Amino acid sequence: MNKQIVVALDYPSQKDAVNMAQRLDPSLCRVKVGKELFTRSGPAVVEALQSMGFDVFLDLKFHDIPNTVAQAVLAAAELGVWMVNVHASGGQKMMERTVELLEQKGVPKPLLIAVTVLTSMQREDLAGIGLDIEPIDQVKRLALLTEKSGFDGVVCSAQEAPMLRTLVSPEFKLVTPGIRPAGASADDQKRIVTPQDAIRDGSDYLVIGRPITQSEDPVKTLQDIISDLENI
Ligand SMILES: O=C(O)c1cc(=O)[nH]c(=O)n1[C@@H]1O[C@H](COP(=O)(O)O)[C@@H](O)[C@H]1O
Repeated sequence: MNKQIVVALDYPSQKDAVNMAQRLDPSLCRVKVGKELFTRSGPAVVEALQSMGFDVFLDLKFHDIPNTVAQAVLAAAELGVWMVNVHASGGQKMMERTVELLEQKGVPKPLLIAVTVLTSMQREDLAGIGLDIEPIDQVKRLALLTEKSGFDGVVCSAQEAPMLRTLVSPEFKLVTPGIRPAGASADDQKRIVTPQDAIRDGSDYLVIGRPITQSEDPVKTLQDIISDLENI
């Protein structure tokens, strides 16, 4: 089992997150701890999920000066997380300093991932922050920068996966949120793709939150998605 699904535990408390995790199976999926949960519960929630056997993606999307981001990622590595992310728009020096510090400290390295263009954004949102560019072109630019900086992969929409697969090395990880099974509500996501299409198009990991966590039967929804993926 390749464990391609990362369930986003976007909950307001450790209790809620652990309740959901208890219904999931660490041999079938991984879990993500994001800003809301971490700001409320801190490292304790990461440790609780790890003690249940889950690989944890710590999604704090760091974006700051090189030293600050490198030290924050080091703290995440020392927590033993499986994956951690920064914003690629923090730039090459920020990412290179992070890789360098982890090497100097000799800690086991999590997968280092950089967010390109958030899956909630489309062309008009980029225009609003002064970027007169299609999301796919900005994703391409930031993914190449990320690879050059020594990181392991990017967060992007699976809509951009076919394009990226022709440009980056086969080992470079494509982590794709904005996943919506056919008929599911898009919520605040804009660049959405179904689970099967995302894998067919070259995603390595699918980050899925509300379609699973707000489903009437989260475990069945997760199992249905996994069986769809096994039938590709
Ligand atoms: O880095 C992320 O995980 C992330 C990047 C991105 O571009 N879009 C995005 O939705 N995410 C996260 O992925 C999860 C998606 O959740 P749902 O929209 O509920 O499936 C949320 O926890 C987001 O914070």
